Amino acid sequence: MTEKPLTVKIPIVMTIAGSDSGGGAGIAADLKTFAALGVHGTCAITSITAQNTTGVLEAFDLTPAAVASQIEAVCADMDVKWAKTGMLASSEIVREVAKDVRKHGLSLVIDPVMAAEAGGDLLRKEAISVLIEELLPFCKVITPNASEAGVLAGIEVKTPKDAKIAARKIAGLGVETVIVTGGHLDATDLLYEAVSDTFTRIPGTFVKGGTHGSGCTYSAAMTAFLACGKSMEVAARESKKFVVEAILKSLPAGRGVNPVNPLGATLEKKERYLVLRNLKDAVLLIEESPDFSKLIPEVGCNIGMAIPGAKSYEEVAAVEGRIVKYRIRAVPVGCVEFGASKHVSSIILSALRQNPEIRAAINVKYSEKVLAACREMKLGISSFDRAEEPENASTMDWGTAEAIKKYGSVPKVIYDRGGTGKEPMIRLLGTNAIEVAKLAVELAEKLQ
Ligand SMILES: Nc1ncnc2c1ncn2[C@@H]1O[C@H](COP(=O)(O)OP(=O)(O)OP(=O)(O)O)[C@@H](O)[C@H]1O
Ligand SMILES: Cc1ncc(COP(=O)(O)O)c(N)n1
Repeated sequence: MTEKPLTVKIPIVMTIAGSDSGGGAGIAADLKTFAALGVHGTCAITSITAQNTTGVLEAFDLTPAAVASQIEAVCADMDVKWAKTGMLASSEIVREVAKDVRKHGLSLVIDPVMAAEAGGDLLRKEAISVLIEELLPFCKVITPNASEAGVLAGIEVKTPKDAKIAARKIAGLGVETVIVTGGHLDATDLLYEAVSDTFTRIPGTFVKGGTHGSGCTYSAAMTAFLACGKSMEVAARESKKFVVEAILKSLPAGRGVNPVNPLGATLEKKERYLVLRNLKDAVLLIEESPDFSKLIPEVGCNIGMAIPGAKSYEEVAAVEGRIVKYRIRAVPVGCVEFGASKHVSSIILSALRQNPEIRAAINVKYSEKVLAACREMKLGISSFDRAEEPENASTMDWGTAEAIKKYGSVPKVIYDRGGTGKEPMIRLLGTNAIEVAKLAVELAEKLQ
């Protein structure tokens, strides 16, 4: 019997929504979210909006036939099981989408987008009743925000208690699951499941960051998690977690409401991996050097590297327990890990604030001979004097900034001659750990 080759299937999902030329909401947010969550995203565009972070300037709706053609092209070829809707623009498009969803047997998440956060209608008023009558009964879950829930339920939604009443009313329109999102209430989402008549609070607190596209990102995440087989409650909890990270990772993009960044957390994980790999190779260079142990100070040595834009010591990796001298060799005590050294991370964070490209540092033994070797290698050198340190300052933070100020930019070498009970020290700085490790090994060889 011939064995079938093993293939890993990726869930295929679809967004039926508008395009936002500013790249923050609509299909841009949806496709980024799908990519971040490891599903294959396809799309059918309903309307092309001329939009930025300050609002919608114009919208050019596609014909229902153009929307239908996109859905047909994808579904005729690919096994799409879950889809979401965002901006549907007009009654005609709502009607067409309802027909296509039934034709292709799609399990549907509806984000009943009505207006842009920064201003601008995205669904004509007369289309609301068509949405309620013709599309709602065919969806698995709907994710209105407070004001959308209010419109659908015909009541004002200003409190979590109103959200409960609205959720039951919306379920009464023929929807199995209603999630009233709390971005404009108390940052807590309310999940209502009609079959069991149960409410589940998905708690949250307000975080700071851009929220343009948060509703699109949330409903796209729901679609992806459900397509991956998660239960409604797990999908709601995971989607909330995902959207909060996307808000926290948002970056300034325009003058209005900044867009969420659904790929921010994924990119940070990638950067963390690259830093650990670079640092591991750097430590290997040090371990393999026959001369490096001569540069290890009494307190031990450490080498660290930060992810781009690091702000805290948890974003800087270093060697757990430092690198020590054992007989004639340099030996790392533990593994490379984030948050392993407050000392070396203070140096790096202080340098990085002056020049974001400088992300690595190593501390080595001070001696006139080592300093002379640095001069011979024509490295830029600066220093600080511990006696001048202001009270309550963190030495490494202050000392590094002081040496940089004196030099006019970040030098390759920063030293201090120590103080009472404080060993003098030399630090080498650079763009990455391998670069500073190579510099340190070369310096050690020069001492021969
Ligand atoms: N500042 C915030 N802090 C924490 N969570 C938030 C914040 N803003 C929105 N959320 C979360 O984002 C998701 C989308 O909620 P929201 O109620 O803002 O939808 P929306 O109004 O449709 O979004 P949009 O801003 O795209 O119109 C929900 O999970 C909500 O709890
Ligand atoms: C094309 C499109 N779809 C959806 C939204 C809603 O997102 P937000 O309320 O965050 O502006 C939008 N602004 N544009």
